[in-house]
Amino acid sequence: MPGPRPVVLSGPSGAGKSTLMKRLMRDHEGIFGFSVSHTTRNPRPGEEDGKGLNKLPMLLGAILLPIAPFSVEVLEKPTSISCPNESEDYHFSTREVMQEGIDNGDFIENAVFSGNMYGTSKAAIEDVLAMNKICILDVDIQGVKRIKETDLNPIYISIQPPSMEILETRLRDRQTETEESLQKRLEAARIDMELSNEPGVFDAVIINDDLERAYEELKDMLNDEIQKIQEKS
Ligand SMILES: Nc1ncnc2c1ncn2[C@@H]1O[C@H](COP(=O)(O)OP(=O)(O)OP(=O)(O)O)[C@@H](O)[C@H]1O
Repeated sequence: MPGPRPVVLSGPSGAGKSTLMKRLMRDHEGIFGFSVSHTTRNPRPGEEDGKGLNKLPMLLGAILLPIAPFSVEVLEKPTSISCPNESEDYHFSTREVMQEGIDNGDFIENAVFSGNMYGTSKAAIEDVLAMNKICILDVDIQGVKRIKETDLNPIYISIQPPSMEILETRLRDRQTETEESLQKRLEAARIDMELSNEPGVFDAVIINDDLERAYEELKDMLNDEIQKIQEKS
């Protein structure tokens, strides 16, 4: 696959993925990109098909469900990869076309949200790589497994909280959750933490205890790819 290797960032909701990604993007302008998601929802006024590359990821966090089988109705859109904010532009598609792509295995993940389908296609990721940018994929553990079936060859990094107690405190302090969604996230986190420790799943498991140290570890993991891009441009 041409272009820089993508980076998979996984880990429980509240582990600090968005915080670390935002810093990475701030410190390395033009190096990282996000793929444009597909959706079957209608474009809003001013939205254009296929735009939205390289925006910051949204803060809402990963999908709640630890397992995201195809066409499951989720409470949030799959943020996985891009979903920068509500004004994000998408690849607008019809149900038929999107379903065909899903059936063909062209999507690394998809979900139904408020009756509309959302998904991330392999092609959208390849578009980012073709621009000589590192595509960041923020996916749950099921997304990791799906990506392993592709030839995307990313660097797999798991961001983990120091403990369940600290995770709960951070999620509460973030003030983005209802009690119900918080409990769902904690339940999903327990499963994620267990699966992430399976040998061979991740190239690195970074414990986000001290933010500075976690950020340095993350940068070290990505240094080679970052340098390759800087040399080319
Ligand atoms: N090392 C850290 N020490 C203390 N607080 C932190 C640390 N890292 C992140 N936080 C805080 O924890 C909260 C959760 O972090 P963040 O939103 O980045 O998690 P996330 O993994 O992106 O979650 P989600 O998957 O739900 O988007 C935020 O309020 C953030 O400011």
